[in-house]
Amino acid sequence: MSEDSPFDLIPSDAIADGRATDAYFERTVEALDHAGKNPHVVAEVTADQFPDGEFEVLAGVKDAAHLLEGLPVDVDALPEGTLFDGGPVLTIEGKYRDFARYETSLLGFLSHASGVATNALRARRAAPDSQVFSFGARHVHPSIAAMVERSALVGNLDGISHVAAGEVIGREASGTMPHALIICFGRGEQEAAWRAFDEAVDADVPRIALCDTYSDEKDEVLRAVDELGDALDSIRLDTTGSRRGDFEHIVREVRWELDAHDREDVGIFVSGGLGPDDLWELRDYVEGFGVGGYVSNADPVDFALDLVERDGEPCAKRGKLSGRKEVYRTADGAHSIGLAKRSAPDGAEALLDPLIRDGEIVREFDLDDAASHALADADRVGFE
Ligand SMILES: O=P(O)(O)OC[C@H]1C[C@H](OP(=O)(O)OP(=O)(O)O)[C@H](O)[C@@H]1O
Ligand SMILES: [Zn+2]
Repeated sequence: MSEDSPFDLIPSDAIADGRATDAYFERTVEALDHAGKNPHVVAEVTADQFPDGEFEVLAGVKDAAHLLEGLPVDVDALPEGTLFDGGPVLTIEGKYRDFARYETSLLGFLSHASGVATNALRARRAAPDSQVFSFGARHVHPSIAAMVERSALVGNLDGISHVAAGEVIGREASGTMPHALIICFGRGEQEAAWRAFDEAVDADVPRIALCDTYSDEKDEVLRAVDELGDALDSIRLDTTGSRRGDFEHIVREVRWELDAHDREDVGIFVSGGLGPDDLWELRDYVEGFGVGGYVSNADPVDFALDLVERDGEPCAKRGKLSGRKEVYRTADGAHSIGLAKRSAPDGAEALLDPLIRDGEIVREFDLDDAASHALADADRVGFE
């Protein structure tokens, strides 16, 4: 527990000053210092050595830039939102001891955010015309909620649920209503709960009634229609796994009943254990999805930081590729890598751009730009 927080959290200043590091980097700096060594190196952050057609989305670049800001290094990186499938996503050049201890946080910032953004884009691409919201903050440590929500937006989700994360990243959090609200009124009192929500909550918050707490979804939906009338915007089905059965049939039946009761205007939101396959299956019948764990619990991308040049000489360890590299998008939209000192393939676009020059950040970070970049790349490579 740090001196000013009741929670076991790494304070920001520990990240900024390099204490948020693995101990062996401190030993390394001590040993190099003792030996009077501080070679000028090129280090690359890479997940796959060779492009493999398995694309992931790069996120976390803004935090990575602020981590390395002020160090006597030059850094290049792919733009945030770029889809990559091999080669470096970020390259650092400078004296090794000047940035050695930052490796742990640098990889942590990029790995976790990129994993979340990648699954968010998979969910996006599974229901391109639907509303898809990030509902998964409850699954993760609260200290990373802003990273999760920002990365979900880089992956093109439409909204987030975490209020404090929204304040950090400058986005309004939204949501519907939890089962707890209904349960506080009790069995048979769903109408009173929906009415209290409608009477109490700000008029510009959509009236989305949760209709699966105590009885059959169709029954509760028709009761919400009767209770809220024109005030009802949508209903949410979050049917618990033990009752879910043929969820597509339930959703289609509810859609049918709403239309049969002349309420084509009432949308259906669904949530609960949803992944891309579910979004594919349900997207023609629902207005939107709340996706939680599939996005928030995404596996981090397995990035590593490797020294590839020492004092101008190629030097990678076994299994890694020596020499400073460039990542290219070739004319056919594929990706290729080459030694930076060689000329680019004909018609290819070099993707690594300056991020830091002599310790100063030389790039703006715009969340919407990153999201549109990811979507354009996804179209280009046929990402699913
Ligand atoms: O992580 P996922 O499985 O995709 O679920 C995300 C949804 C489902 C969950 O339902 P409940 O656990 O019933 O929570 P609540 O009653 O608060 O809606 C809650 O609504 C989350 O927002
Ligand atoms: Zn619930």
